[in-house]
Amino acid sequence: MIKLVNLTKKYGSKTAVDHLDLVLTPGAVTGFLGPNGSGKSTTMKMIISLVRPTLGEVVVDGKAYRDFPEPIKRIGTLIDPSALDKNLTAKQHLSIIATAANINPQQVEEMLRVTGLENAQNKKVKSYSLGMKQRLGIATALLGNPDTVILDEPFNGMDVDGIKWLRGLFKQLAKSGKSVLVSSHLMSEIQAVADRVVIIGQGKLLAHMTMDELKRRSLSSFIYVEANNLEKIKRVLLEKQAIVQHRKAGLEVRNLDAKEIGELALENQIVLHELTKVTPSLEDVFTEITDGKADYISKEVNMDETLN
Ligand SMILES: Nc1ncnc2c1ncn2[C@@H]1O[C@H](COP(=O)(O)OP(=O)(O)OP(=O)(O)O)[C@@H](O)[C@H]1O
Repeated sequence: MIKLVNLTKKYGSKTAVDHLDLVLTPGAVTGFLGPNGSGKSTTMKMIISLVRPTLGEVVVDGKAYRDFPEPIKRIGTLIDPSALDKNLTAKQHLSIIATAANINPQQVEEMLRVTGLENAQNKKVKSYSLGMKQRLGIATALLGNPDTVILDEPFNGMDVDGIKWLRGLFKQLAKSGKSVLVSSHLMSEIQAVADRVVIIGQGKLLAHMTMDELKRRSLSSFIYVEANNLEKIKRVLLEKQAIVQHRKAGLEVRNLDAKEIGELALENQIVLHELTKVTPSLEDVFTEITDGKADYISKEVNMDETLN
């Protein structure tokens, strides 16, 4: 089990990770989200002892990652595919690591097969596209059959086929009981693959819950109601402490569920024309949670001013 306890990293006066407490869930894909510069990579690097915490610790099955004789059998990581040795082939790269960590050479063949690199295994990494480097990084992460897999932006550079393959792979890894922590800026990919989400902002934990919980708690979810007498249903709903706003030809209702609204309509002889549960996208919820918690905020460009 991986436990982050009061994990903190300061670079000079900048606090990159701020008193983070977190336990990674086995058997689940956890999406790791946060605006640019919010501390995701630093957190991942601290988990595998690449960066030393200023305060706090990461406990891996009772000890620190660096204290395991063959740590890649505990945690497999893909942090920076550009760090791969460019003059080695994929096969050489994996074989060196397998020998050092006492891993059966057959596992090298298996990882080349699983990641679709069989045909490119004897080509040097310098001839690889970003997607192929990502595949090799993933092969390296999985080589020691670790219980935990940590991947920083694995979808970067992946083509449609690669993205589909990754989704299936993550689900399969979680099904086999592993903890999978995946950071990505592609909300749609995290939405498609994650069971849980951790959101950080300015190094602080903002949310850690299942995708369903996250959507349920979101202010962006509501029930959309249209009725034959909108003013009457509005009055009835407000009496029951609902939060009601006009939207298009109907009402956005929060604080009551669809069943309660349906029953209230019936009791008050109101005919409902529409009763729809509107659930937000992960992007909506992310924006809601991280609002004001980003270091770098894009501004709209005024093209007239830019051109003059
Ligand atoms: N080696 C370093 N020296 C100084 N500051 C650093 C260093 N590494 C990271 N930082 C700073 O720490 C903060 C967190 O950076 P980090 O890369 O962990 O964020 P991130 O969430 O992974 O960002 P992104 O989504 O843009 O990849 C940033 O302000 C970054 O500039």
